[in-house]
Amino acid sequence: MNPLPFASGTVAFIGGGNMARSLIGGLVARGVPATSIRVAEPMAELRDSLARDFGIHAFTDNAIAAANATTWVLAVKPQVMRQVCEALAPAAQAARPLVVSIAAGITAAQLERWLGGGVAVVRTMPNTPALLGAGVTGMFANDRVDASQRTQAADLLEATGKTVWIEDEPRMDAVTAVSGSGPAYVFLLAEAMQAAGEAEGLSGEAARTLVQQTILGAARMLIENDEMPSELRRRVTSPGGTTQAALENFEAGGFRELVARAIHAATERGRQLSAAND
Ligand SMILES: NC(=O)C1=CN([C@@H]2O[C@H](COP(=O)(O)OP(=O)(O)OC[C@H]3O[C@@H](n4cnc5c(N)ncnc54)[C@H](OP(=O)(O)O)[C@@H]3O)[C@@H](O)[C@H]2O)C=CC1
Ligand SMILES: O=C(O)[C@@H]1CCC=N1
Repeated sequence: MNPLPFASGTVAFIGGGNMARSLIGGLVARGVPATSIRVAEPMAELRDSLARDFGIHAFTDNAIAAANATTWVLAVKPQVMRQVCEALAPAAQAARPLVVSIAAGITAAQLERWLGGGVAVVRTMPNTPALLGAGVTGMFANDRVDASQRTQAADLLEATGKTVWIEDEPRMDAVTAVSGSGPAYVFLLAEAMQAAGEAEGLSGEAARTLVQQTILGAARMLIENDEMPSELRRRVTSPGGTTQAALENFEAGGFRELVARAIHAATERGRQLSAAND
């Protein structure tokens, strides 16, 4: 990873909800000075907790938070993005910041248009493990983004985990479906495994610890071994044993097709968000 990003700049988060909190927490934990991070957030409770937890400046007014910031991180919901951008357009035209969006679905061309045109936009898709420095972010740059701004954007997101550049923007909806939403799929699996363990007689506490450590251990094996997931799975599966009994049920229940269908639905939803909020 690169050293501290934006040593001489300021990052303004517009919207201080769940994903902004994860990114801000990741940046502060990585050593980015709190004085170089600002946030604009309408809800007082969220503003106060962001200021208290991370020592950053929190504002009610988007334009005030954005003033003189080198980078704007647009972290509002897709449904309000147009209104937020149009209100910031005069400031964007005057200051020409690097604009980083984390919104699902909303395209770089939409953002550029709503901000008045001619703006450098990096459309990204991070995920909430950013809070722990364990995030992954897909990134797409419009043709206004120069090489140093590409580095600037990558530095920002690399402070919270890995980054993957996507050159073909429509594929950003697939990134959203796989890794943006992905932590929720793992949490659903954790919920289901814990409930099933309890149904088999384990205490809640025991089931929780067993599930947590199993997912952590499996994730580490996926990352730290060179083997494909299928090979790692094979090594757990003794012929005629317990894993085989479980996996036969997953396959019979159409597990792979279900995952493919779910990820396709999320990808399509990303496309709809673009059209629905234009
Ligand atoms: N959550 C996730 O895991 C991920 C989310 N994203 C993207 O991040 C963005 C935010 O999502 P998420 O954090 O989940 O949503 P949240 O609702 O938690 O955060 C959005 C925040 O923006 C605030 N807000 C609303 N209107 C304005 C405005 N006009 N100006 C400034 N702030 C405003 C909201 O306040 P209020 O609640 O009062 O409306 C809210 O606190 C979305 O575009 C989403 O697609 C991307 C990757 C992962
Ligand atoms: O659910 C959503 O729309 C956002 C984008 C990816 C994760 N959360």
